[in-house]
Amino acid sequence: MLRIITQQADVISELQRICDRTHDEQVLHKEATVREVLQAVKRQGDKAVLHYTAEFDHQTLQPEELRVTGSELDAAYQQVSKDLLAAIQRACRQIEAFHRQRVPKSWVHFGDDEVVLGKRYTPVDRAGLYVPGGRASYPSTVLMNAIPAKVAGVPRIVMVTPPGAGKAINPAVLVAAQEAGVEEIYRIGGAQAIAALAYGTETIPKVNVISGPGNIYVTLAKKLVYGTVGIDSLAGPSEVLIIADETANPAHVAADMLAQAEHDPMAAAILLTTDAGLAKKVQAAVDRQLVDHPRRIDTEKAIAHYGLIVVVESLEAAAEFSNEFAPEHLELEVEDPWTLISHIRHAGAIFLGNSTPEAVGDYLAGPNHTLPTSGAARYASALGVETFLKHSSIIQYSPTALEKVAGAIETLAKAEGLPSHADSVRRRVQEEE
Ligand SMILES: NC(=O)C1=CN([C@@H]2O[C@H](COP(=O)(O)OP(=O)(O)OC[C@H]3O[C@@H](n4cnc5c(N)ncnc54)[C@H](O)[C@@H]3O)[C@@H](O)[C@H]2O)C=CC1
Ligand SMILES: N[C@@H](Cc1c[nH]c[nH+]1)C(=O)O
Ligand SMILES: [Zn+2]
Repeated sequence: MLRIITQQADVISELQRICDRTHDEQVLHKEATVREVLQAVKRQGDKAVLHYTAEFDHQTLQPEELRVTGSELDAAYQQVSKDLLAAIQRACRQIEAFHRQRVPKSWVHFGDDEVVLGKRYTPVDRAGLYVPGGRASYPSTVLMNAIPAKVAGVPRIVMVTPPGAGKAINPAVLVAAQEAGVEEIYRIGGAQAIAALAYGTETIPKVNVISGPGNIYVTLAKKLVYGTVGIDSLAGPSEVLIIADETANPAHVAADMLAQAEHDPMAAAILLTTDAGLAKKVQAAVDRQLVDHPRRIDTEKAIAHYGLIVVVESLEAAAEFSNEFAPEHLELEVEDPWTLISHIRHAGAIFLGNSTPEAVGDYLAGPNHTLPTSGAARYASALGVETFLKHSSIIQYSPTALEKVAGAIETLAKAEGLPSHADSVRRRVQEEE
């Protein structure tokens, strides 16, 4: 049963325990497995990828089966309904429209002082998109990853996703990929897929950036390969924190908590409310809604371990607790969410008001659903076009401009004990004289 706590002294330690669930001692043995997988794929390439796919995904593949073929891609369109295709296309349009806004632009400033400064944005050469597929299938995540990479202008985009029963990939995932313009797809998942993208194998190309959410194995693997490649953020397992007052509907709040818990036994769902009556009603509604839940066992596990209701003294206190937790998703189910938002400092995505369930953002509002979890929202943000871009600084000095700063540079270089730095400037200034 979903726990309710009212003792304010316990709140911080409980929130911390849930927030730290992906880096506590229980996760250490998973990290050992992930390290082993990364090392094996680095050394043995495809052979290790196939070995772990058999072990963890229970699918025996030949190397030539790793890549999804053109005929499978074509056939996928025959296997999805018209309604599903239309929904994918609608989501595609809305996500693309959102991500095309405020794409960082290169700029150059020609100063009156004969100094030119600027920033030049360029995409990475190759991006690797991870689309989860263990407990659920995620066509929406295909769009959330592929569209920003396309908008950024990445020339080669590679997608990986775990094989399902009979080695098949959900046709909706394959259709979503094609609608977003991605056709190089490999049927691998978990830490072995992240390793293949980070180090490259005989079949799978090494990429520069890996994006996309995943379970604890995927997230630990992304953390460990960071540096060899870039990553978007540590995105998973999922979480929601809801701040609600007496105007919230208990059945809606309960449904939103379960909508997050059903992703993973390690997902987190937290309610902070000023209304003790609402707390009790939400607790009962969660129980009721779990009765016929098709994913009951895993969802119950998440609720039992990482579900929590806290009765708080004020909405401001709730906002402070939320800032401590830095949730991936924050729902403000209160009468005046625009006042409350001014107290919020850390959250991956914020959903305002009682008619904005998180599912709107999961599928098609436009903003990205790949978001930082486990406190990473304190320093990281949603996946975006920027994930696939980097910028080079642009600097040009005229001889006159260089002369004006030569003395200061020489002084700084001497202070750092780096004479060649000083010399490289002095020679130019002297040559000009
Ligand atoms: N933060 C975010 O933006 C989002 C997060 N998510 C999260 O993505 C995750 C998806 O998880 P899954 O459905 O599990 O799919 P997944 O694709 O992330 O993980 C499945 C893979 O895990 C590996 N695996 C499973 N058991 C293993 C074991 N015992 N040892 C080693 N490897 C093992 C397998 O290779 C399998 O391919 C959920 O945690 C969900 O909450 C989903 C969407 C967005
Ligand atoms: N709620 C997921 C995204 C999602 C995809 N499909 C359904 N939900 C997250 O953590 O962002
Ligand atoms: Zn979701």
